Amino acid sequence: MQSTHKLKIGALSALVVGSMVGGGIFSLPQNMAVSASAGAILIGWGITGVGMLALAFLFQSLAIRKPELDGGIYVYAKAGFGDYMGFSSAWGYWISAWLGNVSYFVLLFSTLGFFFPVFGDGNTLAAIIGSSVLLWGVHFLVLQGIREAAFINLITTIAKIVPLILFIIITAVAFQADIFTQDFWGDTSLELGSVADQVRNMMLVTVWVFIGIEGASIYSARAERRRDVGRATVVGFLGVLLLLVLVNVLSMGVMTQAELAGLSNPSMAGVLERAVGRWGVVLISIGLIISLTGALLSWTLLCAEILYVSARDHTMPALLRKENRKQVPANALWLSNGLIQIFLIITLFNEATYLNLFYLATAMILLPYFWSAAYALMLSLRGETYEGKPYERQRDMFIALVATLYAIWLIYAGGAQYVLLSALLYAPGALLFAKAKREQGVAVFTYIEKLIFLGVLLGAAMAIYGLYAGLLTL
Ligand SMILES: NC(=[NH2+])NCCC[C@H](N)C(=O)O
Repeated sequence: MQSTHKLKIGALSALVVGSMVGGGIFSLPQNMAVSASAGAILIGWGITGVGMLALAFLFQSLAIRKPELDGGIYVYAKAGFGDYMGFSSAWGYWISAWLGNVSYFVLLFSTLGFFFPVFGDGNTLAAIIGSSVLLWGVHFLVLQGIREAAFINLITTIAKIVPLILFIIITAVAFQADIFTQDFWGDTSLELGSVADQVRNMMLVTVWVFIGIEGASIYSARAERRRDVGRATVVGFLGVLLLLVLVNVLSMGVMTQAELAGLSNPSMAGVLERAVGRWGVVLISIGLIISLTGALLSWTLLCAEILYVSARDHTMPALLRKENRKQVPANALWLSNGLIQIFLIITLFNEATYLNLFYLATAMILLPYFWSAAYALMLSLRGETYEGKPYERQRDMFIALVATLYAIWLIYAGGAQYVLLSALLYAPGALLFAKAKREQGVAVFTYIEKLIFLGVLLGAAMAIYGLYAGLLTL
């Protein structure tokens, strides 16, 4: 985005919304209903609202306080906690980004499955072939130098919001209070467990739909007036929260928890079909296809960008900063899309679903979020960038504390399975880290980093054993 055109608050807020709304919201009714009842869902959104708002403010305040650290969120981990944490943060964020794209492909073909049954839930042989063709199509377009234009972003944002608003209006009319309150705490359902368990189990879904929040602050540079940045963040954040909660809650007044849990994705389509018939499926499918096309392109660009930027500051090995004649970081793009291809094939053999895939993508982003929050907390404790403004320092400290606690809670809520699987995905990064260090001719790990790495290896070994013994699944 190299345009110098300055943006007003409306356009800025739309960009903030656009950076968060991708595919997640379209499947929300089913994704939430599989783990939680209406009551637990309301509690869960309460926690999410507070925690995510803290994260939104945190990224914004970091962007203002540390404008020199503008390479993406890994820079915070690196500045605060050393090279290996910085590397891991970039690595985890990058894996999350491309795994998210794997889940997008599955969701896209699952949508086409409504019309062409060969695609099933997006993980059939036909769907994986279709996904692969699309993947390499996008790959070669990007290699040719395709970029995103801010105004296209704006148009797709509007195009995807319209079906969401229509959905909200229609389901608000169709809403039946007795469906919503029936089994409010889920105590007649044996699978759901206690209310606390239900809240815990739905947490990764709520994070997934907010991913992108860390990128909203990059629009600061384009604001006509600086104070609009903060306002746009809040307006955009509240807009997204409102959309998510309404879509989720209103669905629970149209179908029961058990019915919702049994829908195929994108489940908004099934809910709308119940309310208005077949054209509901068509409407949601069109909205989703527009939304996913935009999101796929921007996350593909971002995958390459993450590696490229971190290779430029020697966090990643030098080969990842190589550009082609169109100034596209080609190696970074090949590596990202190559891994997406491998995971598409794993998806086929594992019969992994959209839900499994985005759970893993979400688990991988928790550490980068945590390190950013911990870094902000450290800054405000040190107090270095708050000359003469104790009020700002206290405010930031409070925000950072809430965000740090929230990140810890999310790692706990994700559960041991995802901690181990993440360790398995984090461990091989050490090879690239070691290469980057050797290119600079310095020692790979410090003493503490060595201990941390051993811990990661241990987790990875447990994950391999768990997968082998069938105790863990993707
Ligand atoms: N490809 C990705 N990594 N996407 C992550 C963004 C997820 C986004 N919040 C959504 O709901 O779709």
